[in-house]
Formats: sequence, C-alpha cells, structure tokens
Amino acid sequence: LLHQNGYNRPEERRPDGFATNAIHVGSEPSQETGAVMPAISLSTTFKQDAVGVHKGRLFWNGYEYSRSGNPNRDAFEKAISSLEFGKYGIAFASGSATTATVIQSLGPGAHVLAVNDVYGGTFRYLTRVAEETQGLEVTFVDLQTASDKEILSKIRPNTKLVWIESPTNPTLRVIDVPHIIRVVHSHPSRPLVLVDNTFLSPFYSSPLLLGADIVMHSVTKYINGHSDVVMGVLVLPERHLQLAERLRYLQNASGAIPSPFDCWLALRGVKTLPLRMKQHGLNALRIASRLAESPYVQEVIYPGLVNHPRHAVALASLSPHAAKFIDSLPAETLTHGVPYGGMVSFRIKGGEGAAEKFLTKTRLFTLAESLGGVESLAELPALMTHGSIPKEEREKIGINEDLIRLSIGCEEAEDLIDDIEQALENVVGESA
Ligand SMILES: C=C(NCc1c(COP(=O)(O)O)cnc(C)c1O)C(=O)O
Repeated sequence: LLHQNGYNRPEERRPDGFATNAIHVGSEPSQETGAVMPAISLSTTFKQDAVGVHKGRLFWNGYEYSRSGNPNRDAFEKAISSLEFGKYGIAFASGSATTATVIQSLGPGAHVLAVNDVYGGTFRYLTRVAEETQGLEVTFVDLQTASDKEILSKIRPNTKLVWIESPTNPTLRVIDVPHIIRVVHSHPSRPLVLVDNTFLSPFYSSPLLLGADIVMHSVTKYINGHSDVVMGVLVLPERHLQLAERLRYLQNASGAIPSPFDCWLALRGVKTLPLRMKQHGLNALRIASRLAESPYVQEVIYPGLVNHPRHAVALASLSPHAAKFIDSLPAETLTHGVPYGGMVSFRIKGGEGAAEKFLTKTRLFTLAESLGGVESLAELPALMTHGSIPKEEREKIGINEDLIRLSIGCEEAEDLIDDIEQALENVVGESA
C-alpha cells in the first residue's frame, strides 16, 4: 500500500515519523525551566519591552494579548501542522467556528460547491447562516458519482471554495479526493479545495499530500480524543501564506479562539493519536465485519470492508503512515478488509422505531452526539446530528430513521460486539 500509493517524498517515506512527531512537536522541553511538558499560559496579556516590541512567536509577531497569540495555542498549531504535512496551523474555539471563519474569509456573494453529505451543523451554517449574513451561494453535489464535466460545469465565476468531507458524515461516502482536487484545480479560476478531515484524522488521511489547499478538523473529535474539549483547527501548506495570514487575521479579529487549557489538553491528546486511531480502526473493522453477518442488519457501511463499493478508492487515498500500519498487519486481520477510521454506520431491520429502541438497549455504547473519543458512542443522525437538515433533503442522501451511526471506541472489540449483538437481539430478534 505504501508503495502502491506512490509515497515518495522523504517525510512521506518516513511514516514512522508520524508517531514521533505526535509526541514531540510542540512539546519541546522548556528552555527556562526544563519542564518536559508545556506550562499552561493563562495570562491574557503580555509585557511589552517597548511600545509594540514583544517576544518572538513562531509564525507571526510577538505575544501581546492572548486572543492574538498564546504559547499553548502556538504549540498545538505547530503539532497539528506537522501531522498534516502543513506549514500554518490556525486553531479555533470549535469545528463550527472554524467553518464560520473559513466562509467569512471568502467575502460577500461567494459560491461554495460542497459534497452532498456533510455534518448537519456545516449544512446549517452554509445554507442558513452564511446565506443570510454574507449572501453565500451553495451547491451540493454527489462527488462520488458526478462526472468531471458536471463538476466543472457547476463552477461559477464566484466559486471560491469546494468543500469535501471523506468519508462523509454520516453515510460514509468515499470521495476520490486527489481526483476531485485535480479536476477543480484544472478550472481556470482554480477554486480552493478544503477537506474536512475530521472522520479519518491525520492518521488515516493526509489531504495536503493529495493536493488540498486547506485541511480542517473538529479537534473535538479524534485529535483531542477524550470528549473533553470543543475545538477546531485549519492547516495550510507553505504555498498559501497569504490565505493563512488572512485566516490568522480573522482568528484574532473575530476572536473565536480556543482557551489555553483546551489547547494544552488537545496537545496532550495528539500524543496518543496514532495509538488510538489504530485501535479505533481495528475495532471498527471487527465490528463492521460482524454487523455484515448479522440477520438483524439490512446494510453496514464501512469503507474499510473489502466489499464496500468504494473500497479501492478509500485504499488509494490512505496516508503514508496508515498504509505502513496496514502493511504491517498479519494477513488474518485483513480477511474482510482494512482498518479505515473508527466510524461505522448501519441500517437496522425491524421497521419503524427499531433504531431508536436499539439506542436505548446498548449498555457499553452510549447514546450521544459527537464522535472520536476513546469511549464508544451511538446516535441516530436523522433525528440528532443531522436533524437540522430538512427531511426531504436528508432522505435524498440516505439519512433515514433506520440509519445508526457508531463511533467505535478503544474498548475490547469483543465487549463492543457483545453489546451490539445483545441490543440487536433485544430489539429486532424479539420483534421478528
Ligand atoms: C458533533 C458532530 N460533528 C461535529 C463536526 C464538525 C463541527 O465541530 P464542532 O467542534 O462540534 O463545532 C465539523 N465537521 C465534522 C465532520 C463534524 O462531525 C457529530 O457529527 O456528532
């Protein structure tokens, strides 16, 4: 996979550097105290040596006021930039604040082309908030099936950005990211391509290596990884210094910044990202394989399964470190497919209400929104995370009330399988 996917830059060939960078970048021992872990800098303001003269920062001028710059935020931004093979990291108070700031940067009357299945909050911001506040125009397109010609025909003179999630939340559509980027960048106006990499995390996907202009994460999810921080981040490559400066300006001017403590927690979370993502992926593959055999399940959706219609596309855009991880696994682990992140969606049998009943019967899976923590979560997108999408829109893309979304945690896989099977038996088995 590592060679099949053609990774040939030195840093790409050193996928083992990923785990090392996750632990060390942004956490260099303090020059002053020797502290191995960064201190938490809560001060909101910083002494200036003379008017406008302050201590140097990483990418921009010195610290003057915590909204404009903070050591813990710098450390986190540096760490996540390194894990995404980028140059500029810009962190925000949430994934949604990140979305808002990116859209704000496009200016009035811009047009965005978005994949037709995105997080419900992203849909809400694009179609309801930005339309009102800045006259944003949005076109949703199934980037799984649209031809190159169709995609290019949807690009308008005011198209500034193409918004991709892959796999998408919650139907796990797999977009051929490098191909779509090539098509969009072939248009004379060369719109920017943003990849919301939340679901795969920097471990399974490196969108900047695939040609993306911006990578975005809800850090709330896998990057922090412990369901105790709400945060977001953008990472941009070196070629986009001007755009990074614009976004950094808006980060300060709009002020949707994360707290120093949240940045400190997220930096701590990042250190175990590789370990956690491997466990998430191995557990998800086991559970998806068992769900595929269950008499109580209509359909299981996990692009890591070899019989998923877009499995080959998924494999082709794996990151170098994920490719190396998969190449290292024993053959018997890969009988049904490969680890591909921790998100599994499935359609339950048993008719109306079966999904809601299932969600009250699990004992280890917690019924809750969000995803990416070490604990396993389960939810009903149609009525929960994607409830803000009009029903007819939701059902057009398969977000029906039989679709359950699982965030597979790092517990023992057998415990998770037992929990799902007892809940299915309880709900569908008894009603059969
Ligand atoms: C809360 C959920 N999603 C948040 C999210 C967001 C928003 O992130 P927040 O940190 O929750 O604001 C952005 N992008 C994706 C792909 C997301 O999944 C959820 O799907 O349960």
